[in-house]
Amino acid sequence: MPRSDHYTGLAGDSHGPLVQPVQAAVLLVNLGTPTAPTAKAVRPYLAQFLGDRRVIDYPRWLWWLILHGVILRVRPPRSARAYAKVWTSQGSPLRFGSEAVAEALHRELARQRPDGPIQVALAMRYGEPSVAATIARLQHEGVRRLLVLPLYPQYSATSTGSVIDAVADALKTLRWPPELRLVNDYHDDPGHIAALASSIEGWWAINGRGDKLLLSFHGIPERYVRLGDPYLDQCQRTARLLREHLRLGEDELVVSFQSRVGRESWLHPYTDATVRRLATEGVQRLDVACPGFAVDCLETLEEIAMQNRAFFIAAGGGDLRYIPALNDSAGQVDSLAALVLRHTQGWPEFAADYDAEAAQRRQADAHLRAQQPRARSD
Ligand SMILES: C=CC1=C(C)c2cc3[nH]c(cc4nc(cc5[nH]c(cc1n2)c(C)c5CCC(=O)O)C(CCC(=O)O)=C4C)c(C)c3C=C
Ligand SMILES: [Fe+2]
Ligand SMILES: [Fe+2]
Repeated sequence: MPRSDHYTGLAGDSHGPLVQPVQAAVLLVNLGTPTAPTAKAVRPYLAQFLGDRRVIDYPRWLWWLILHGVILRVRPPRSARAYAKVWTSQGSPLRFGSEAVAEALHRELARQRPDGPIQVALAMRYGEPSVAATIARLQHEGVRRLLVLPLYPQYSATSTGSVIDAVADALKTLRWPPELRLVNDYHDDPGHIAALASSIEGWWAINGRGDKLLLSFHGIPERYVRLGDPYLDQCQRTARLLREHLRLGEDELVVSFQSRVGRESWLHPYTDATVRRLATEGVQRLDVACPGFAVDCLETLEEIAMQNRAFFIAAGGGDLRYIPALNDSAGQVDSLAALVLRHTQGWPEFAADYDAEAAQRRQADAHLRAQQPRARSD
């Protein structure tokens, strides 16, 4: 019997609102994506993204001038053309891919916890649905315990750190914020590594194995790592654990960093230079996976599977084959569900009991009050 049935006796009780069990929710947060593959839709998305101090930390006035004077004039049409290449009838892959993960995770959690349901919500750091609006909705629905799970396996101040900012800003507006827990990263989570390994092995079982496996992670400026961002260490650790799981030799797996923006030096080696180098070194079939991306998006489907594939072939390589992200695969959903259950320990099964007691007390008090003559009216 679902927990909520314990409380139906209070429905319509004139002494107070329907008392429901304390609700727990998981808030998945991904980066966000434009609403359409047009310059007009890409511009506000990029303005919010590149205006985030966590992403670009230049002095504000100087950066504002460059961003609004140059970048938001030049980049949106270029970005929109790239988005148009991966746009589908369901919209942006990042968006529908993230929604599919949220729905599958919800089903899995309901299956594993029929007695203490954990809601699942999805928000985007940039664009819609925003973190603030989603937290406000959960609050309205009675959620009192919130686990924030950014869909970034590796922590970076530019990605996860920025999600934490958005959550903190949203909680500031609430008089009574929910109890909060937060997953900083899951780059070495055994379930996650196993899911990545079996996804790559499954792909090889169907398509055969290439000459080399390249793991391409999103880059960040090197300066951020010098300032203490743990991102590089976490990418390298994910790569090492995955290599061990796949039983590959050190020379069979290469790590690189993609999606550089601007003139600063970003993490090396760059993915585009790496695929060209591998082609000139005689690699014929190059397999590429992007373990830093929970779901496929512009950066995997266009930058890797189209752009870098063309670079590789032009430099003399045979074929570059992109191995899809985990998306809503069983491996992804099972490992995220395990992560959620680990991070919500103590939630929410006792919560329902505590609330039942409170409800009974309130009902008893109401009976007492009803039996006593009214001393004064207020
Ligand atoms: C300019 C600085 C950028 C930093 C730092 C950065 C870090 C970073 N990004 C991701 C994940 C994604 N980025 C995506 C797109 C994207 N990234 C940047 C810039 C920085 N990212 C831009 C300008 C864009 C937009 C596209 C473009 O104009 O080229 C995406 C895909 C979004 C989509 O809609 O599909 C993801 C995902 C991480 C994980 C990260 C730090 C580790
Ligand atoms: Fe990015
Ligand atoms: Fe890119």
